[in-house]
Amino acid sequence: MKERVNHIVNWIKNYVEDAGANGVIVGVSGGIDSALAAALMKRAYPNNSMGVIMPIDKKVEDQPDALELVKSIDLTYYSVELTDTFNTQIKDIENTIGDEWSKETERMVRANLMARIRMSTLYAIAQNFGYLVVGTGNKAEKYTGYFTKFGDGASDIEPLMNLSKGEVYKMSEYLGVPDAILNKQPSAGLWEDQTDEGEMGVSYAHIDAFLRGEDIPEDSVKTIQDLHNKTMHKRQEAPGPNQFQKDE
Ligand SMILES: Nc1ncnc2c1ncn2[C@@H]1O[C@H](COP(=O)(O)OP(=O)(O)OC[C@H]2O[C@@H]([n+]3cccc(C(=O)O)c3)[C@H](O)[C@@H]2O)[C@@H](O)[C@H]1O
Ligand SMILES: Nc1ncnc2c1ncn2[C@@H]1O[C@H](COP(=O)(O)OP(=O)(O)OP(=O)(O)O)[C@@H](O)[C@H]1O
Ligand SMILES: [Mg+2]
Repeated sequence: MKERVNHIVNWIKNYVEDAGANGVIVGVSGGIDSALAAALMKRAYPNNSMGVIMPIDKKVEDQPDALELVKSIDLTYYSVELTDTFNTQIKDIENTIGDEWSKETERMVRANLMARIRMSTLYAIAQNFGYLVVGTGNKAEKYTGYFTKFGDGASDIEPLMNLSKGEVYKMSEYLGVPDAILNKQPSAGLWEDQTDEGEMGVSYAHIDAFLRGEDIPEDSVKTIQDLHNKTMHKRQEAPGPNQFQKDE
């Protein structure tokens, strides 16, 4: 495990140095992915790494796991409560759309806006310090497209991209991430009672096994492949028409 940790830590150091950046920053939610990203960043940049806790619809004190994490690894952090920002923006949008505001898509529209407001906040703070934004996507999330395009999916570097969810847990445990974080269900926290596995309709254990090439039940294979195919656009650059050729 020590070597695997060093591999990622050294990669972060080399990349950030080559980019000419001053350090690294991450959004800290109190979940396992950002906990691991933060712990690795802290090892790479003990004095030039930073966490940002960005509650929406709650207060910073209501994110005890995020606070415990930054304190446990002695990570410099800011808290930015984005509830007012979010409420203002969603109200402006709703008022603009008026009667055509769709109740059907409302929950997902709100969820994705939360992720994108956090992203733009993180980029603003990052630029102030000359830091790069660290994404927290793991291999299972990447494959299934379980992230908001240009929200939590937007980043400068993705140190966890080749780790399965199981590996994220093992490495987090090795690095001493607090038990409260190790023991809770993964959740995007975008609405009440949301869990990753509940929403995706498949377990991380099955996604990890599938990505290792192991046999898993047929219905899980189908769910994973459907999620992957539906989200292909999130893993590609936005397409456009070819350069116009007069002879064509
Ligand atoms: N074929 C295509 N080619 C190009 N673009 C395409 C497209 N189909 C949709 N799109 C665009 O993509 C948009 C849909 O993608 P997106 O905006 O990402 O939204 P969507 O995939 O609908 O929702 C995001 C999912 O990620 C989950 N999530 C979000 C944030 C954090 C976490 C977490 O684990 O913490 C999880 C969230 O719960 C939800 O299930 C469409 O509105 C459209 O703009
Ligand atoms: N309240 C928040 N404050 C700061 N960053 C957040 C907040 N909510 C989400 N994020 C950012 O969005 C990322 C994506 O969330 P996601 O739920 O996939 O990861 P996680 O919460 O770290 O781990 P998991 O939920 O799987 O245990 C987080 O890792 C974090 O960087
Ligand atoms: Mg989470």
